[in-house]
Amino acid sequence: MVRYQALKGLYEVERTIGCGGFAKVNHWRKVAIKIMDKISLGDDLPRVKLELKALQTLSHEHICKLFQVIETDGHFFIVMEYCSGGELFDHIVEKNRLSESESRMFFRQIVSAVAYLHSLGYAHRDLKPENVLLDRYQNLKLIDFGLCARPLDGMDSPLYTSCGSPTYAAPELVLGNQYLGPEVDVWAMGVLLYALLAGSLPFDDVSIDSLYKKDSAKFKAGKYEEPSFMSKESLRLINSMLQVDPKKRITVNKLLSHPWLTLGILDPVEVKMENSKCYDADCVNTMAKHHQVVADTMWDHLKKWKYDYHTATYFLLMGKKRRGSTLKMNSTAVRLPLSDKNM
Ligand SMILES: Cn1cc(Br)cc1C(=O)Nc1[nH]nc2c1CN(C(=O)N[C@H](CN1CCCC1)c1ccccc1)C21CC1
Repeated sequence: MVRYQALKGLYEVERTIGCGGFAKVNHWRKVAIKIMDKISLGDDLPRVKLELKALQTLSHEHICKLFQVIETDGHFFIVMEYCSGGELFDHIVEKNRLSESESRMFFRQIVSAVAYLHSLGYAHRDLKPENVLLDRYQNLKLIDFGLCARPLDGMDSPLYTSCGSPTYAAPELVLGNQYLGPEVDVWAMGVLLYALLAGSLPFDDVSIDSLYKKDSAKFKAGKYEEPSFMSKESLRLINSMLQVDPKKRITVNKLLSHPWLTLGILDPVEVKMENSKCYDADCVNTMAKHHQVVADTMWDHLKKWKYDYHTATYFLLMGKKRRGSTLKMNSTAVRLPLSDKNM
């Protein structure tokens, strides 16, 4: 059932989850399509532009990849990497809580992604288990960069005004003080690590209006339960992240080689970017052959990084090659002309 003309012939929508759609790309891979209705976005429209700008810059194995953007009068269709493992949140709920080693494996991936973000001057500013998805290989992928900002650009924070429950939000943010994105991310990562290990939240249902009740005193003092089953080392790490004073909070760079994260044989967390915008002869040649053009013509189109269908195909082929599968575009694959007008 193709409900949208803009997707006709490119993607067929297989089923929808939440307000997004999931589709199967014609030639072989499943993608996720965020379908955003411009009318209902209202004044949140700038967030979409912000997210698209950020996603086109970011390239990391634990950040959900942008493949294609289709904009029509009424909608944005944002074609992204499909994570078939669902939300980390559901994974924790299902297992009640995770072991130290499983938590460590996941948390190292989050630290790697956030350290990469911060190294580019970005901050996510809405880190929570719902925004961390699992792919089919149990790798984590960060999503929802609609609130991320480059504090260096002097972006003020839409987070405090437009976000949902600030359960993961740092005190300086909830109290409306001056704040820096990276420090807010570290606090949220502390809440995330606590959720992984404890299976519960350190500060439950902190909401702006409940701020003046007794339990909020605990939040303002950064006081939370320390379950007996949690190791001293993990509690020390969480404590260094849930520091009320942002100046006293550990930085992501310190986290990379923190003893709890490198416990046992593990090396410090790697922050390497994944350079998907590089020239890959195998992928270019596969596409050139399919479109019956010479490789140079194919690459001339691709290197404009228009985030059109050809960009999506290239990134999907790069992913396929990275996983060691053979590159082929079967005959049913769409033969879109290379002219500039197509998406
Ligand atoms: C929950 N789930 C279960 C399975 Br199986 C797959 C999924 C799933 O969501 N997979 C998935 N892969 N890639 C994506 C998704 C969801 N997803 C999303 O971006 N999902 C968010 C909604 N999430 C709900 C809680 C926080 C954000 C979204 C935001 C606006 C419009 C549509 C969707 C992307 C595109 C990046």
